[in-house]
Amino acid sequence: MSLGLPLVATNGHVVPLTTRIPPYFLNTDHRQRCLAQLRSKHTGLEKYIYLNGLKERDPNLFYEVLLGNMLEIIPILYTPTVGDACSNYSHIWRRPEGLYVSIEHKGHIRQVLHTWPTGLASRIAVVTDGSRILGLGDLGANGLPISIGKLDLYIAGAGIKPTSAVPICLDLGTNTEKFLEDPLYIGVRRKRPATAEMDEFMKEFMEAMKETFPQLLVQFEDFSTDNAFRYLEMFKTQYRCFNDDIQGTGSVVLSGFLNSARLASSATGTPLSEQRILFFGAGSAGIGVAKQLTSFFTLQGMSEDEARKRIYTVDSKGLITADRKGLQEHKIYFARTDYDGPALTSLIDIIQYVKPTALLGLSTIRNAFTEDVVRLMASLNARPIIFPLSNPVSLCEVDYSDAIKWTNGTVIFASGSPYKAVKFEGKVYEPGQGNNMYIFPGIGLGTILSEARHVTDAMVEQASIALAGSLTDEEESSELVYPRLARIRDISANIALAVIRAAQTDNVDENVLFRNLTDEALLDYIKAKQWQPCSAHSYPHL
Ligand SMILES: O=C([O-])CC(=O)C(=O)O
Ligand SMILES: [Mg+2]
Repeated sequence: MSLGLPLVATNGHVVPLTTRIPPYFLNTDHRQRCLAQLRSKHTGLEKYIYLNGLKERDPNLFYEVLLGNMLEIIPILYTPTVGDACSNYSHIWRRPEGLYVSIEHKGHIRQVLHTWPTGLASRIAVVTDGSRILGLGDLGANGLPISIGKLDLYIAGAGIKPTSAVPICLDLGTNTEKFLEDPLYIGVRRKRPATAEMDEFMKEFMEAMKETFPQLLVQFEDFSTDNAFRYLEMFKTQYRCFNDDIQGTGSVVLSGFLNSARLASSATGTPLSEQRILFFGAGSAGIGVAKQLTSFFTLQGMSEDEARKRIYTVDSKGLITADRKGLQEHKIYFARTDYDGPALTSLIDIIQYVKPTALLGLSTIRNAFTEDVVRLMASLNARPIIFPLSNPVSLCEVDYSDAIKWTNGTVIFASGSPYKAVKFEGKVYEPGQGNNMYIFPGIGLGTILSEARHVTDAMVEQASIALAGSLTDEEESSELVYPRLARIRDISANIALAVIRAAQTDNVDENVLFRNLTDEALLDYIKAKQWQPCSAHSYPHL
């Protein structure tokens, strides 16, 4: 917004010749005013509504405030508060904030996409069908804020232009009765379609996306597990797309695991090849992470079979074994063939059998890592690796302060949602946040700049390795497993560089000009391309 006002200067101050702007408004600090307004709100949801209103009024100011206060604001726009925004979206709805494509648009999807105002300038779409928002289940058309929140991170964290970002919610119905009965519910009032109808819709949607936005990358977000895997398989070599919950989460957790394993092994000497990793939760994120880990292990020289043997998976029925009847497709690969005793159902019994070096939670079961579980992990390992990754915080498997207390501070910890530092027996401990927010902005930036036709497995893997290697000396000596969030722009640029190089190796890059640049020159180019918010654009006289 440009006021475009005539100005006079008095005593070094700028005063607009208008009665609608208070005389000294332009001489005050708008960022401080926004922060004060934000902090005056009492609930997370009120803060969320305030921030999204600010974004609408003045995007430059909004992103400046966000970039200067990431630790305070990201947990509002993103996990965990975005979960409340989704749960209540039909009730807090204020204005159009994204693109809805409805099951009722089937046969006309291209026309719907054409209504998006920034058309060909679009570079990145985050697409959800609302069927598994965080760990909150099927929220139907209320899922849009998750796409908006992810794109805020693309813009703030990777420097993608706001006009390149397209938040999309596919409105395909919901199986959650409560919404169907709510007179304010904003989605179509029907149950979700059967697989064949949904597949037809998704094929038309992806084809229409490619035609309408030829330069665009699609990030699939929070689809129910079976669909997440199916559409990734169906589309990953046909379109420029990836799945954040499978690949993004896989990549970010591999990265944190590598740094954790290094820390643990400096105490115990356990090499990577002897790690035993127990996954509590075998949905899209759990299996996505397990696959990323095993693929990395094979890169390190292990055979596929040896790599797979490092992994144990647990679902609601207990340790997943190959002899179990009716196993879902995505669980078969990691089902154990070397256990034939009675079914192991309690987590304590499973830990006693597996003796894991690392326990990863992707179950959405609050407090599943009880005191007994955590203490048992600590009795088995000098430095137990415990990652309760379920989102939002209300579904996290164990709180950070408990994990610190029950392990006497020995735990190496990363959660999906943010926790504050904890003081225990005089020492301050900082948690890691193993959230895909560290990785998808860089994967997206690298894919967009290299104009990669597809997102290959190597691109995702190299992103993870680049993130793991991005800790500063200070972060390493503070035993962090992820870098500090305030550095996300630099980290995203480094990840983007690794992603571009992997795209070149895999020969999927269409922008071949980068092939001739040194790493240093390419990194400079990436950083120069990052969009910078500047609220002076809103008030050009300052
Ligand atoms: O959004 C987040 O915080 C991480 C994520 O993808 C999920 O939990 O589905
Ligand atoms: Mg997600």
